[in-house]
Amino acid sequence: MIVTVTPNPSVDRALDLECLAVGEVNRAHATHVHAGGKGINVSRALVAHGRPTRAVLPAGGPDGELLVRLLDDHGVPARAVPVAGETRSNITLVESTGVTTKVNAPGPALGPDDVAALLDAVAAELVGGARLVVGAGSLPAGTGADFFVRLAELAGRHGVPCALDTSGEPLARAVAAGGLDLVKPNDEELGALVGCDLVVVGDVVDAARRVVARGTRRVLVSLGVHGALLVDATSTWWAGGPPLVPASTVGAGDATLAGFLAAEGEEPARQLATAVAWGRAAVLLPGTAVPAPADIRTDDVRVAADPDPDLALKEL
Ligand SMILES: Nc1ncnc2c1ncn2[C@@H]1O[C@H](COP(=O)(O)OP(=O)(O)OP(=O)(O)O)[C@@H](O)[C@H]1O
Ligand SMILES: O=P(O)(O)OC[C@@]1(O)O[C@H](CO)[C@@H](O)[C@@H]1O
Repeated sequence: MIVTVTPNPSVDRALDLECLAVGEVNRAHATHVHAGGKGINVSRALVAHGRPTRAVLPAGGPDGELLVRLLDDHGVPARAVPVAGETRSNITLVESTGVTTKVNAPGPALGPDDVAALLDAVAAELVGGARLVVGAGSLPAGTGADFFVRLAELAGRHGVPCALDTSGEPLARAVAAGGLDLVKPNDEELGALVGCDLVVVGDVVDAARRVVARGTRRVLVSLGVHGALLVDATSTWWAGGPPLVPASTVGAGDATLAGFLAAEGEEPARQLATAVAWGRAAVLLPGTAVPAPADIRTDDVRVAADPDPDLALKEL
């Protein structure tokens, strides 16, 4: 069972429109409402593939109630920790070209008791025999930038590996503390972490190896339209496929991570190919919809071991 932890979940509201005119009244032709937040999306994608998972999250206010209802509709087993603040809504505007504009709300501040209750809820799930904990997304005010360090330590005390998909200071703190099984930044987030522009494959590999050197076993770097790289202490793999015109890119990285975790145990090239196939399937779905088995195509995913370090990412 995979336990996901989403400290700042959201109700994701996506509006599809022809072409966004900034500063004008725009009319959407479709709306989509999904339970959102990165860990929740990982759990939703796993559930869609019949994989055991539980989502741990704080929830408060009317959107918190809606979020819990949506998770129930999606069939996602969840442990929602009641908090006083109001769960946020995040807004996505998708143009017919696939260009996506996203506005994420800050989310409710959590008090020290909320944070303690959230970690207690995770601990209760770990006792039940989890095989992995995934901490994902941004941290709301009040959690402290070391929240994911505490999560990884908690997982470690229970002998459970920990994977992270976060960015900025929370990612930097967790990587510095080490002891992680996996991190899944995109190339921009990895570049910000190491303070370098990542232009060629070798830049990504060097940056990922700096993360590995601090005590993380594997780095899965998503590259948007250019696929993904998997880097461990000794080897590198790339997987990708032809560019797609997205229905919505929101949650594609989460589907990628979910696919990677679902394929755990397979050899790394196949595991990466599965991850990329799930991510590609997600971009063809509206809003924050997650792919089901019928959406996944592996025939157009190519995999390469030890890709040329001098190759520009934009040429992958
Ligand atoms: N336009 C596209 N065409 C083909 N594949 C795409 C496209 N955009 C994304 N993907 C696939 O989705 C995966 C994840 O995308 P991306 O790197 O943008 O994730 P992310 O930045 O973590 O996204 P999010 O935070 O919204 O989940 C990529 O590795 C790639 O396989
Ligand atoms: O504000 P954060 O926590 O960084 O990201 C939240 C979010 O953008 O991530 C998911 C897509 O990955 C969405 O479901 C959600 O709205």
